[in-house]
Amino acid sequence: MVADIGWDPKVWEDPMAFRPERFMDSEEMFDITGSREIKMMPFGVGRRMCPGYALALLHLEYFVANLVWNFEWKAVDGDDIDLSEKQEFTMVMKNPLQALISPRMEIGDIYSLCV
Ligand code: HEM
Repeated sequence: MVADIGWDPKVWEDPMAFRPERFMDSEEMFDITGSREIKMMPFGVGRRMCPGYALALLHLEYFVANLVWNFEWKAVDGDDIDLSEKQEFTMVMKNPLQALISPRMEIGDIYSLCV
């Protein structure tokens, strides 16, 4: 049911398309807390909403930013993003996205940034 909220075509234009920029279009930041309206609720909403959501978002942004900063990412030729799902122990991608990843810097440079 929570996933259905995030896929509602009355709320989202072309909900199954991978368009992360849709979260950058609005003039104000996307409201993930559901205090103005509920368009998706990965952290729940209301009084029992996840109290760790700000920490989680900060951590995830830092994590993804470091992956982009340190590595060059390319899609495997002809591989399109397919959001179809398959039920296993958890829900997984039916056709997992494959990426070619190469370090932007020499491994020694990355190591010296870490210590
Ligand atoms: C991507 C990371 C995370 C996701 C997707 C997530 C998601 C959720 C969801 C859906 C709930 C249930 C909300 C509800 O019942 O309406 C929840 C509850 C909770 N989360 Fe998270 N969470 C994340 C990270 C964290 C972190 C980093 C912490 C602590 C540092 C945390 C602490 C809690 C606690 C204590 C509750 C229970 C709140 C209550 O029942 O009053 N979560 N979380």
